[in-house]
Amino acid sequence: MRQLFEHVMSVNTMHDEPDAPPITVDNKINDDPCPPWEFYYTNKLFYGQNVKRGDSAKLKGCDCVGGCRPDSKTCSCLRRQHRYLRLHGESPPLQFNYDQNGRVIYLDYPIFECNDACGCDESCMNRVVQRGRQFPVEIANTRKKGWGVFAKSDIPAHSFVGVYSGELITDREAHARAALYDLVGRTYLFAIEMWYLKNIFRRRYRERHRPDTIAPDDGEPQLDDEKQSSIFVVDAFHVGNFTRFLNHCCEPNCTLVTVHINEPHLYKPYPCLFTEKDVKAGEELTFSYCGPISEEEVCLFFPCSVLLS
Ligand SMILES: C[S@@+](CC[C@H](N)C(=O)[O-])C[C@H]1O[C@@H](n2cnc3c(N)ncnc32)[C@H](O)[C@@H]1O
Repeated sequence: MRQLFEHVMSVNTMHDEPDAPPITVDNKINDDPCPPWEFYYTNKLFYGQNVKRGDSAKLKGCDCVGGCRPDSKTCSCLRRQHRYLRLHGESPPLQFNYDQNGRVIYLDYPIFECNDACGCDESCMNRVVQRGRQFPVEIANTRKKGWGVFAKSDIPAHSFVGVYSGELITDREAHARAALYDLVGRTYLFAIEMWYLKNIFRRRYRERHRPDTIAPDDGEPQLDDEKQSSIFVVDAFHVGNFTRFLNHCCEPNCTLVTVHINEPHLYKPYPCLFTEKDVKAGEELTFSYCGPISEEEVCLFFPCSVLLS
């Protein structure tokens, strides 16, 4: 059963990450051979009821040849990424949100990768998530938190770990499902928070009220105005991958970053897990279910300090 589970994980992802190292399963706690087989294993986002894929004709790409360069004067993907990095409040240099080794530069800013509409090839430095997982991980049972995910090799800080895949559902649907999951005592629901979109709405508001003073938007992916307030949630209960087993910690070693690739609709990025710090082989991979927690705050989610390990 365990080997079958490992095999299914590998077969269901072999097209989108052919070079990914295998994911293993281990259980030193009890006799269960593998986690409950209650979900379809995939790295993709499945669109739920009332959630439509964005219009692919609106996908904007660059005209670069070969790989995009951070010193390019013409790469439109570089300019788009830079627009969002400027929200940082400082003046970051013109750059992608990845360095030459494929590590994220700003973990708290969205990533706009090159996509299917771009002229650049697969070697482009701005294609990291779409190349797939590079580090081996293990799904293992823990004494007090159910199943969890452990690094099988050292993983450098700011590295891509995996896509938080699942069903993309509406906020309303998520509320209905949350009530059911509370009964089971386990939840795999995560709201995609995109604070940076608020700036776009603020600008649109100003455009409407002072149209002469604002420069026209140069090729920004479009949002439907009536959908401005909708929030999407990823539910990994029935559909997902190994990332659904990452447990919560208020001093986590991973964090979620929104990554825009082939979906032109700004509200539907891939939530992706990246390491926040260097991780040693054998360490449990965790992230904060409630976002960053300051030192003065107390984690209300789980008493992590008591329940760790
Ligand atoms: C996204 S799942 C994580 C995988 C889960 N452990 C499993 O076995 O499927 C979230 C659930 O894991 C458990 N969990 C996650 N972090 C925990 C923690 N720090 N302490 C106790 N339980 C935790 C809770 O039951 C929570 O609803």
